[in-house]
Amino acid sequence: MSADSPASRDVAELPSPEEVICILKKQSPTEDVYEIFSLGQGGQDGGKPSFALRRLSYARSDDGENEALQHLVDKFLINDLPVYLQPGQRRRVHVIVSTHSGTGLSTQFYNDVLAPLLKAFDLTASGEPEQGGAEQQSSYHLLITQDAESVKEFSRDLAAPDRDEKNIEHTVVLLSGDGGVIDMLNGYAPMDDADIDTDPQRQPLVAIIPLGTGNALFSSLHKIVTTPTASELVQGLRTLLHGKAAPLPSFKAVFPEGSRTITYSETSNPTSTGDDSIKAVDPTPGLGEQTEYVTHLYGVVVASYGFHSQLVWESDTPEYRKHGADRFQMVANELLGESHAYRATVEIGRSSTTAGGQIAGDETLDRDRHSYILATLVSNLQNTFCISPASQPLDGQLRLVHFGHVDGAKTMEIMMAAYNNGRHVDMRWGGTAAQGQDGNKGEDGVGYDEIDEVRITTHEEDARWRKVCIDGTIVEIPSGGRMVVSTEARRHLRVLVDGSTTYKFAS
Ligand SMILES: Nc1ncnc2c1ncn2[C@@H]1O[C@H](COP(=O)(O)OP(=O)(O)OP(=O)(O)O)[C@@H](O)[C@H]1O
Repeated sequence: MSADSPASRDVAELPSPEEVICILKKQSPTEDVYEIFSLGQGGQDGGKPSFALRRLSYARSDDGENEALQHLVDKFLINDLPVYLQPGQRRRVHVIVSTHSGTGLSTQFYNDVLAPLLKAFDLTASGEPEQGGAEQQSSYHLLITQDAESVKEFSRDLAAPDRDEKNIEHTVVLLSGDGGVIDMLNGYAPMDDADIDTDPQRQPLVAIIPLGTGNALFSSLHKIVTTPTASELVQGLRTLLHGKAAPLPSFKAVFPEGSRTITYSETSNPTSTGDDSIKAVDPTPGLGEQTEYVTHLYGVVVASYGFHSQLVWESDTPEYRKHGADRFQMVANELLGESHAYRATVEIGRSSTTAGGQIAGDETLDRDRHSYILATLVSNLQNTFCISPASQPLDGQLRLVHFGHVDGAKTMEIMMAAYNNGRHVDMRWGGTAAQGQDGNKGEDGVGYDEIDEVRITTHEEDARWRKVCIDGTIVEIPSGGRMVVSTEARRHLRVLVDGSTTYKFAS
């Protein structure tokens, strides 16, 4: 980080607006001095990623001609840290560095950017959650994840506070992808469900610094932010320092008896863990498959069965993991080549007539072989991959994107259209070109429905084709078993969204 001394500067030296995080006005007896914080990012052309927090001071010329500076000041001036980042007797601030998110850049980003940025506001890390002493009032609790349970355990603790901690508000800055938010939700929601009196103001406020792979929630929440353009990380820091809290919509997926999560992680003990419900099998040395019985999960992004869940699962298996970033393309090619027809019954539930005019009631999809079934609360699974173009940030409306069995080329065409601003939802096809193995020759297309609930019953015998995906977590459901995914009326967490954007559903 560079810290130049306050001095009048040529406007040409101002950082590009895309890189500006925030501007602080400094006390000076003679002139207005502005401190501009910006983010420099290197390695975007394939080199090693690097980040630099830049901190430069500028004086406004007396004749007020410095238009470029004034433009930045108008957009990015903040007076102080927002209230939700001020620790005190009634508020704790936590920063969670999720070390396995994305390509593992969270620690570097914390050290090079976030910690110095917060320090510029006199906010520093304490070793432990503060107890409210005067000396500790400007420190935050830093958690560096040690394993896949770290965030969930932290969140469970927040949901079950000691009596005298009950009225404390918590702000949680998450350096992670969607996984961090989902771990927070799945740690918090079960306890929250049991406590019907929870004051929404007491529900944790999550601020996302998008350091995952997909960052679907962050992308979708910031899709409507118009000015000025910025990288996701700059936008994350802008929202952190100039954001507003909004209730985060979620869904609940309930699984049939015998369903198990499937995860892979390094294990030194490939035999039974001793817990009846947890087994560990080790297909490759050092990387084991763990399965754990599961009854339900909460999600904020996606619940899927078919091509999407298969791709998420198979690209995470030890067999493909060893191929690094190439593994997604490899698995996609393999799956498109196989073009498996997923045998399932899909029922849709709507408790009221939707805004889009779809009639209330239940409906069973008129096909028993599928390529793609995906329910989502967000518009984008990645910055450029728009799976649900009608979804508005925070609208809480579950939407189902689905199509019957088609060949790999058609699946590819549909996926490519999603990269074109979500055009896939208008795709129709008919006759022999669309003919699937089920012999359906009528006009077909991508289904796109507003729903309250979807019930998916798999009829597959082979366990390979019985994997569903809930926000990246893979669950194997038994043959004939039914997964039920429904929107939740209750909100469990609050999320920070851009402070200068109007969110239609942010009340
Ligand atoms: N030290 C660790 N050891 C093992 N697992 C970890 C560790 N730290 C974090 N994790 C787990 O890694 C996962 C990271 O998921 P996250 O979503 O943040 O990243 P991602 O999958 O790359 O991004 P996205 O979900 O946005 O595509 C989380 O589920 C988290 O629990």
